[in-house]
Amino acid sequence: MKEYLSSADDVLSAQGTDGESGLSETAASERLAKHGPNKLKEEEKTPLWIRFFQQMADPMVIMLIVAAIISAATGMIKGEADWADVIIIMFVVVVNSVLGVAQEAKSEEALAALQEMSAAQSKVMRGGKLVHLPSSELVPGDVVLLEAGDAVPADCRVLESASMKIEEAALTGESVPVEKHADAIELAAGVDDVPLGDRKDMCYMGSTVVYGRGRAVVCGTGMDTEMGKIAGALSEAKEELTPLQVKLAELSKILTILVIVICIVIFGVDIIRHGVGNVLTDPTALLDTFMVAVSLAVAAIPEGLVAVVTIVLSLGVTKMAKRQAIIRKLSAVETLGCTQIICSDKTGTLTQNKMTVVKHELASEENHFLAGMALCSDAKWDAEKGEAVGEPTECALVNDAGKAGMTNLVAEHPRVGEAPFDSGRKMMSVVVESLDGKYVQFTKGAPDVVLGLCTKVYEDGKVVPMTEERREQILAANKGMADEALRVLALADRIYEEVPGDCSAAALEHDLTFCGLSGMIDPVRPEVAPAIAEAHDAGIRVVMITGDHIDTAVAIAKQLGIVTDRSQALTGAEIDKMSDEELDARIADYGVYARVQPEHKTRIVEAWKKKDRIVAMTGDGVNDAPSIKRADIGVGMGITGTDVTKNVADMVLADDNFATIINACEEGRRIYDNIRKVIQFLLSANLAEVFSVFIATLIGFTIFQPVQLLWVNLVTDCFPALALGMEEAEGDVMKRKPRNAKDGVFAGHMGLDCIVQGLVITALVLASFFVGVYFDMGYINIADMIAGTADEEGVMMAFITLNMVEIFHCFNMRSRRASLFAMKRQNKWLWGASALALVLTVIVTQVPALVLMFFGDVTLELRGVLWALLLAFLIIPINEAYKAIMRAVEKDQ
Ligand SMILES: Nc1ncnc2c1ncn2[C@@H]1O[C@H](COP(=O)(O)OP(=O)(O)OP(=O)(O)O)[C@@H](O)[C@H]1O
Repeated sequence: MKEYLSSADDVLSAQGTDGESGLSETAASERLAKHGPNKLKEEEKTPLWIRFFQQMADPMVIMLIVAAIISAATGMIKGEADWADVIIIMFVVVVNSVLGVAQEAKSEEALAALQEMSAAQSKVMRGGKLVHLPSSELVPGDVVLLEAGDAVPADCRVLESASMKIEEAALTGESVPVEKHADAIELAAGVDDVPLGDRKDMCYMGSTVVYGRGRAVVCGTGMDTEMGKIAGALSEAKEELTPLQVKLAELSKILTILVIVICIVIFGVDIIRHGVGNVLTDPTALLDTFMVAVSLAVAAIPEGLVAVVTIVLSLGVTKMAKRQAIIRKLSAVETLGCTQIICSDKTGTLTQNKMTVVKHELASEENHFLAGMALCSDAKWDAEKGEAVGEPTECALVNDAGKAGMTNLVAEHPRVGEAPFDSGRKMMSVVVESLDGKYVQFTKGAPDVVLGLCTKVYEDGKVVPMTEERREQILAANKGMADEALRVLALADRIYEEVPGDCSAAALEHDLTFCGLSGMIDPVRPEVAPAIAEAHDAGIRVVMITGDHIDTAVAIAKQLGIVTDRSQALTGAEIDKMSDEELDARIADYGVYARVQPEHKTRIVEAWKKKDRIVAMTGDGVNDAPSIKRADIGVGMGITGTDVTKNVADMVLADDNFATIINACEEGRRIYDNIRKVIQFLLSANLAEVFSVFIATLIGFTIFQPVQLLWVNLVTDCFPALALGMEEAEGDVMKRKPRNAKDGVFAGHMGLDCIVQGLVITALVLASFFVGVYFDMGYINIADMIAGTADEEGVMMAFITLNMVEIFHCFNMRSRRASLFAMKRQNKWLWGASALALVLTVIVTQVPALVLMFFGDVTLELRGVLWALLLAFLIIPINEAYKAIMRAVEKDQ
């Protein structure tokens, strides 16, 4: 059936549904079972086993496998196959892959859960009731309500349209919105179809309502939609790497090259040591060096870095979601940590959006005024609940009339025409039947705007011409209410003998008669004032942007500590008078923007961005999308926000609450700090491993066997690194200025920290080695060490020291500068990870079979163990001293 060629009634009966009450719940669930969810098909996921092998495609892993094979093969040739290395290397490779797949799955899962949270909802009639459902649960036959800002959830036939305009660029390429109507399309003679863009009685999945409202019946869902036909399969939403991840991937590459060069040098030195001739006749002599070189490469390269950072990011994102901030783009987590300016809407974000009318300023009779306000609203009286449902401003008005006993207004005065609300006009109009057979138009909106259209005013029940004096009086009353932080709306009317032919805003909204003002209170959210104070401490500036009147806005901004004086506020009209240059020069002077339109928001963002500030901007309305896109952090509203804004936002507030933005900034700072701690921890350890092996090789002895290095990297490094990523925020996290977005990862002397700490660890490890040699031999003789006769105890002690240094050092890294002993709270994950690392280290150095596998035939005396521990422990006092020096140095900078 071509629904667009049939009448609405025919489509409804073909779909077996009712245009008013929609489908029953049972019919809907039967249809859902039959048609499946209203979703486009996703690309098939790569099977787990392929992903597992994909992990092995890393060049370093391949080198390891080759090394294991060569080791096994040469061992067999020599007839003394030593399977320990092979088994351990293969074990490492498999564990690496399993961890890799698990990490990938974990972060995908976190992102999928977030998408689910910000998934689109639809307003659907089910069994005569209006319900909000995830759009994926829509079925053919469902009757949906559409309004400005909604994404069209499925292919639908329009049943009713109040100036509903839809933007269909995704399907037709045409970006000018198309006005829709309910009348069937008439085919011109000789034509048997119309193109999609001309089907004005249809709306299609993938397009958005930009104006007005309407009702429509779903005809096609999921892959049966036009979108489904074009899209075929929706490619999996692949998350792009964040700037930090990109930088780290580059860093890993540079380090890989460096390490490979070092390996080649080590290899070269060893060839010279053995003598080129000897090597040519017996290549197996080089086997040990080959293994050290390869494993050093694998062990010293922080391959885990990117993965750990991804896990820390995705855990952070999950934690943010628990605090009501749903991240839609991973890169937002990083940017949140540098946010300097937050531009926030007032209504609903800073305030509770729970409006109650508390004052009237009447011109007409009270009954007429209350009824007019309620009739000129889309909120509906819910008799069961005994209160209105719908948009809060309008609910306040319907409740106001309800309190006066007027609860059946809509039935008594059916609506015959309307010009819907839009925040550009700041008003809306309806035409309803009046009891005397005439028709009344009610226009309600911002008092300054509505009053401008009034030529008459009620006085003692009569209509008299509007005078300048009366106008001044009304404006004064308006200001009085606004100064009390009330939101004020005006009502005006106009009488018709018959239904007006043209119900456009232009035709209706002039020559009106003023009826009165309603002042409603919208209390500020209690948690906002403390959040703003916290933002100020954290060097973040808060700016209020609102469509409301300047006096209301300033009164509320003063309560919240955003501004102290009216001179810090600007209106949209004043912005219009300013050139871009003027606005740029004075942008920092203002904390409140009132009576603004969405375009002004874009200008405000631009002006701040020109000052190189990182700006977050909230938005909910249809026209807010451009400013949200333009901001560094676009913030959408989960409850009141339109689909259009949510879809372009980097972050969505599940509770619409300003305080949530500040929490998210704090989380962003914490996560970035932790990532830097993880990076420093891993890099200093890797540097120490490279330095130790390099120095040992240059002198001519072997300090670590390949499996020992792999052990340290896999066991002692990984778990504490992850636990560090879960560290709580440091006490000063919201007391310092935002991080400069241009700072690199190594800003704040982190490169120096890595090198110094790497060298200290190297010194401790080498010292432990020499103590071991001394205990073994009673003297230290390099020649004996080179000959390999005096190193077994040394190797074991160096190994214990390296492991234990890592365990101690992860505690150092809880803060890059604050003393470990000044930390108030403990990180239970870190204790767990350290305990695990400790137990595993004890096992591998104490269980005889493992000792034989890892170190050969060696027993370490107790004094050796104690010395190794003591040397390892020194990392704490040395690092404390280093932190103290750096604190003093950085204080002077
Ligand atoms: N439903 C409505 N009917 C008529 N006028 C309205 C309605 N809602 C708002 N207005 C008027 O239009 C103005 C602009 O509304 P808009 O929705 O753009 O912003 P806002 O709700 O005041 O504030 P914010 O930008 O902080 O969300 C309001 O100040 C009010 O005077």
